[in-house]
Amino acid sequence: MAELLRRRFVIGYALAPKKQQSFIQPSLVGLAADRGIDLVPIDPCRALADQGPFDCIIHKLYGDDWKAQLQEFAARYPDVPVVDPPRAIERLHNRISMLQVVSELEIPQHQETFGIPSQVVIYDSGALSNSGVVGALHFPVIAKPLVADGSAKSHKMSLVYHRDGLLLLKPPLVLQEFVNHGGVIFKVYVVGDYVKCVKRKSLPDVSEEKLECTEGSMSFSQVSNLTAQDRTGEQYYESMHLEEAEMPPLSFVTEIARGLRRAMGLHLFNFDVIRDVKVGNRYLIIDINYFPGYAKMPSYETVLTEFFWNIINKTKEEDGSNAAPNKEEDGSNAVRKHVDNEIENLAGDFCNTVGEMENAG
Ligand SMILES: Nc1ncnc2c1ncn2[C@@H]1O[C@H](COP(=O)(O)OP(=O)(O)OP(=O)(O)O)[C@@H](O)[C@H]1O
Ligand SMILES: O=P(O)(O)O[C@H]1[C@H](O)[C@@H](O)[C@H](OP(=O)(O)O)[C@@H](OP(=O)(O)O)[C@H]1O
Ligand SMILES: [Mg+2]
Ligand SMILES: [Mg+2]
Repeated sequence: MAELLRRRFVIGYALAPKKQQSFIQPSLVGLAADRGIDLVPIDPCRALADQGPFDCIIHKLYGDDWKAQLQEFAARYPDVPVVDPPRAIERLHNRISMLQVVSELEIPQHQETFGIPSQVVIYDSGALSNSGVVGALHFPVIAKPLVADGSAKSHKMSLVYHRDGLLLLKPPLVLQEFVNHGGVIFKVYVVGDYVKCVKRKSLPDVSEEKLECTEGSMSFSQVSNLTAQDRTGEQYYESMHLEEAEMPPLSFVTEIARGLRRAMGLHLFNFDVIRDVKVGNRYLIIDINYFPGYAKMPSYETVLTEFFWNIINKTKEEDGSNAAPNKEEDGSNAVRKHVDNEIENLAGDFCNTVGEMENAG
């Protein structure tokens, strides 16, 4: 035990500069260091397998080069856990496969129910004027880029009031029915087994009167990330009392979070939930994000440090031993094998799903 307490561990992180700036705060680095965990940046321009040694890797980078780097690293260091596996993260880069997993969850629904809004995927402009494709949608709808790859473009959305407002849109995109939800969104942060739900401001409801007298569409981007300053002059937000909005039951969001975590094989994500004003106990999941802005979560330093500690020391829990892990056969081996098995199962389902979607489109 004494040896375990003395040993230092290294978590390598590979993050885009903006994410690095927001996530790697001195408060996190300091707290992790106090627990014997050093957070060390990975240089994405150098071969990953030549860097380290690492006890665990966390990452949020996109592209085939990075995937190849991780593959090479995993081949050379099969015992070092990579949080999370790129194949599992990829499902969140497409707004259809992202939400498909919600529909597959088998969670008993009692007082509160959940689902996703009605939506269709549009691959070409012709489909925008095709009644067979968009005819069943209720307006307004939100047009979202199909790809969610972290680019500014992938967050550019339009609230479209009527069918003719669709014609200028640029596919590929998802048209998702807009659901009135009282202007409040719930963001549920997941860090391994830890779940935290917070409230944020969202788009205001659209009344029948407004719908009748409004033409075209309205563009917006990352509404829930806007600061108070960005919003000055918007009466809606000034008159809205976010603090008064009732939270969804914690047991309910926790169950969904656990279900999603298991089904996706991911440890680090958040999801956005809205409550349908028409059916007060109906919740809709509209977005799932990999490695979100954890620094916005209360006490993120403690939560993340605990998570790192658990990942590194998983062996003790899994084999019941108290032995200090060593480089050759440490806890990460078991974690990695467990995660890999989960992901193998998922990967098959995911490939089938994407194949079906592409055929359908
Ligand atoms: N179906 C919907 N009904 C009502 N409002 C919605 C719906 N979908 C999205 N919104 C609103 O639009 C915002 C952006 O949508 P979404 O979360 O899908 O985009 P995003 O760019 O992926 O967001 P994030 O910054 O969380 O990644 C939501 O926070 C919410 O305010
Ligand atoms: O950079 P991309 O891949 O687009 O991901 C974003 C997510 O889509 C957002 O959900 C994150 O903000 P929230 O943590 O407020 O959801 C946002 O967090 P950030 O404020 O740290 O940038 C990003 O993680
Ligand atoms: Mg969102
Ligand atoms: Mg998102």
